[in-house]
Amino acid sequence: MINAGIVGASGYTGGELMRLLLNHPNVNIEAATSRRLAGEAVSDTHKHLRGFIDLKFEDLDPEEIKERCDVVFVAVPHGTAMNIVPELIDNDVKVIDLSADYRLKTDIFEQVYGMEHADPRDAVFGLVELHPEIKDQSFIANPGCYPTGATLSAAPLADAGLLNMAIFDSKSGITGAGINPTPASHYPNMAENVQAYKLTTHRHRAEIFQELNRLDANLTNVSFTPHVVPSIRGILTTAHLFVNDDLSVEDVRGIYSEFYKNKPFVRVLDDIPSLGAVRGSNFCDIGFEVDANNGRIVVISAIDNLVKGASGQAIQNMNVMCGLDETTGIWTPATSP
Ligand SMILES: NC(=O)C1=CN([C@@H]2O[C@H](COP(=O)(O)OP(=O)(O)OC[C@H]3O[C@@H](n4cnc5c(N)ncnc54)[C@H](OP(=O)(O)O)[C@@H]3O)[C@@H](O)[C@H]2O)C=CC1
Ligand SMILES: CC(=O)N[C@@H](CCC(=O)OP(=O)(O)O)C(=O)O
Repeated sequence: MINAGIVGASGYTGGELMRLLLNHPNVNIEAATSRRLAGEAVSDTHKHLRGFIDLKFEDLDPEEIKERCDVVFVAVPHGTAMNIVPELIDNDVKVIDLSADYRLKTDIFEQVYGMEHADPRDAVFGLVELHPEIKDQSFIANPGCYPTGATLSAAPLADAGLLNMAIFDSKSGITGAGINPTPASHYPNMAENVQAYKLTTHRHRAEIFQELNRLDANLTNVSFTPHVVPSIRGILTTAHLFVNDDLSVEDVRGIYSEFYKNKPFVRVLDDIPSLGAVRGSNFCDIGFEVDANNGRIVVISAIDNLVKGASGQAIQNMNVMCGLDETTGIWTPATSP
């Protein structure tokens, strides 16, 4: 059995990690940390886990976590993970950081996040579909939620060297903003409303750019605009992908199907993806149309931000790092459309 620990287990991704890990045949949830809720039952906060988990939150120091755990998921805000991760890194422990702290090269991180990095070190970007080298790693930077959907929507065309310009427009459910309420997440501001934000400056643009540019070094024109919609979970991305060549529907389908062959969590569809069809699951659904007159392919991707965008993807990474089939414990359908 793999003994797993979750740092920051009182938050949304921590709760989702536990929901999913409870179904994992090779994992025992050994520790769930919280500073605020130490001593309280996990299921008093994560009420969806009632009857399934008999664990109390603990306020553990890294040494105690390392002694008890084989794998540690770090699910705390960016800017704080970098003070926790270094003390967890150890030959006998695998660490998966869900925050943004290790996803970008350090100099880019410092520019984008406007802070000095307390622990400059390289990490492999944990998008399993693009990074086969994950299997030999003991430390992984789990991707951002928006970058997961956006990058997967465009990667096959970038890899084929066909992409000239990419414009991503994404709509996220409100759990993407974490468990602490803000004016933006206040119900009257959120319900029956759609809000665009950080139109040209969102920090996830750098992550999307990094990953697509790694596939095609000539690709420089990448834009991203996020929106928050009155949904609890999910990220729907509309990718406007401008290509150099005339591509038919069959060409595009061939490129995507070939690229995602043997990638069980990416489903290339004949129709248009929707959030309802991936909710609660680790799938990324992709559909497209060719706008031949404008040299544009419109690709839609749909993920659940808490699953493929965070906790499910973290478990997918753990599976690969531990030599398990990547689908172990997370091969479940969505809740319903
Ligand atoms: N929500 C999402 O859709 C996604 C989130 N992420 C990233 O994953 C990480 C976790 O996200 P999420 O679960 O939504 O966040 P939440 O805000 O819901 O929860 C984070 C938890 O971290 C703990 N925490 C906060 N500050 C510190 C600190 N300084 N030291 C130790 N623990 C701390 C808190 O627990 P307590 O106060 O009880 O100790 C809190 O409950 C973040 O970096 C987030 O950006 C990534 C992809 C998607
Ligand atoms: C809706 C919403 O507010 N989303 C968050 C991003 C979600 C997130 O978790 O960011 P990381 O993946 O980098 O950790 C935002 O725009 O800042």
